[in-house]
Amino acid sequence: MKYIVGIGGMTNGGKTTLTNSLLKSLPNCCVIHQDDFFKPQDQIAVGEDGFKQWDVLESLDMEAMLSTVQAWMSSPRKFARAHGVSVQLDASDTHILILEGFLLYSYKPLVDLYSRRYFLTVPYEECKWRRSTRRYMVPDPPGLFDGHVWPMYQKYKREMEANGVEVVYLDGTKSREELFHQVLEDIQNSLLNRS
Ligand SMILES: Nc1ncnc2c1ncn2[C@@H]1O[C@H](COP(=O)(O)OP(=O)(O)O)[C@@H](O)[C@H]1O
Ligand SMILES: O=C(O)c1ccc[n+]([C@@H]2O[C@H](COP(=O)([O-])O)[C@@H](O)[C@H]2O)c1
Ligand SMILES: [Mg+2]
Repeated sequence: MKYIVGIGGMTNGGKTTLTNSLLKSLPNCCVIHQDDFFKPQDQIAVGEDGFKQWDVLESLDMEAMLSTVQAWMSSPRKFARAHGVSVQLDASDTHILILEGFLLYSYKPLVDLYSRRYFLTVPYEECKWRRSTRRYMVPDPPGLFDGHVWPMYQKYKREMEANGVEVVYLDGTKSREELFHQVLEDIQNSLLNRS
């Protein structure tokens, strides 16, 4: 069985942290990070607001991300081997792929491929604070969070909801351990119901 999990939601919601914990505990589990598909800086548009528009879908090479997902779908075993993931040979033959990123559910060709879509959120103040402590490859210029990051987050979330995309919301203010156990248990139950 092939099972694709989305760990999506807002920037600094805790997606990468949760994904790294899940990877260690799920068998035959590969990961694709959306952040790896940002286009080069010189291809990022500058908005009327003067900010480089990093937080829009067009800043990501989603076609390349989709191709990577398709490579996993056509042969999870080969994909795992190529990415250094050890494959267990058991009767159930379950293969799991985690997609992790902040705009997972806004790209039409991907949206129906998920078996389960999680969406991490934290309140505005917490998100802004966590973001201020982060250092990205391209550092945030002053005012980026309120001028670009937060409004784009709200816009894409509104669109996702208007399109009726079903997600499981996760409270990112819970402890790392609680989130990990909640999601691990939920995935395991969902896998049992399918087998
Ligand atoms: N459950 C949590 N509670 C408190 N802080 C967290 C939690 N999960 C992650 N963090 C912290 O929040 C920041 C963003 O986490 P990260 O996993 O990189 O988020 P994302 O990938 O969603 O941007 C990091 O400093 C991380 O240590
Ligand atoms: O990774 C990069 O090259 C990069 C360059 C510029 C900006 N980012 C930021 O990365 C954010 C998404 O990653 P994350 O882990 O915060 O969800 C997004 O809000 C972007 O503003 C990321
Ligand atoms: Mg991250």
